[in-house]
Amino acid sequence: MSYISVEGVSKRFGDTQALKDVSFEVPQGEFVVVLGASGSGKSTLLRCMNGLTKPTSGTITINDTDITEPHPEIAMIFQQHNIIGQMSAYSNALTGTLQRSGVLESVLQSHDRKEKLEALRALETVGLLDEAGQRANQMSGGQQQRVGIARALVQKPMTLLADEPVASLDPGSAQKVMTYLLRAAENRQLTTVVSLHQVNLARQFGERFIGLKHGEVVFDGYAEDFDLDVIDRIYDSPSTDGTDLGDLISDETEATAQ
Ligand SMILES: Nc1ncnc2c1ncn2[C@@H]1O[C@H](COP(=O)(O)OP(=O)(O)OP(=O)(O)O)[C@@H](O)[C@H]1O
Repeated sequence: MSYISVEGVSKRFGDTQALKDVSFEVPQGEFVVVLGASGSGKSTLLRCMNGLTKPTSGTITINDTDITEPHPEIAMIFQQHNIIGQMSAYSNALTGTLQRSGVLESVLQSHDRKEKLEALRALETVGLLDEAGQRANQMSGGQQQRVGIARALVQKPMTLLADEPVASLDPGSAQKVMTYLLRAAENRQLTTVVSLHQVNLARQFGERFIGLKHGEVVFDGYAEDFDLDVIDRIYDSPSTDGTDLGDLISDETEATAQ
């Protein structure tokens, strides 16, 4: 059985059909990029996979568990990294234990040695060991997102979901964050689903691609089939979603020049 199984998932918000009969399976350890224009349903899909949003119909199973609420073995990285600016990178990373050891212990900061080492190891994975003591609000956006990744790793998840983790970063920082994210996923053999709207980053870092358009899967395949026709299929409605294919390709040129 596949590690992640999404079966016939639909989600309606009032009159808006955010997801339409979405089905796919992900084997353990795969790094999947969900790609789509703004409003195509990426966030809704990831939130359903994390148990934050309940599908209108369909089921999601991760490692044989039906996902109906947030689960400690599934870590989520958000576009807005939601880290605490007044706290150090290290303290922020340690709050990842909250998912496993409970709110009280995390607030009282009564972390054991193992958890502290885990937080340092996670910061090392994202290249921030030297900045462990630095206050988060003194770090760049990219560094803060890497702290967010470290916090997710401290949760010791089996599955990592990242919802547009680099959407608010400049191309150089985005590349760096994606590099660390991929490295973390590979080192820890995490099954990872990342949503992105940047084609260049998807092509550079993705192993498998799921293209969403108006809530429907319009492509599911691997790098060898992820060509310009597919990109056009995913993004061919610039008038409705405001995304222009030309912009996407120029993004790519800009980012590759970094
Ligand atoms: N809580 C909500 N209430 C009402 N409509 C929603 C809600 N969440 C999402 N939607 C709608 O569902 C559709 C899909 O939204 P979603 O945020 O999943 O897309 P997205 O691909 O992640 O877009 P973006 O990249 O802009 O975040 C959109 O039309 C959006 O307006």
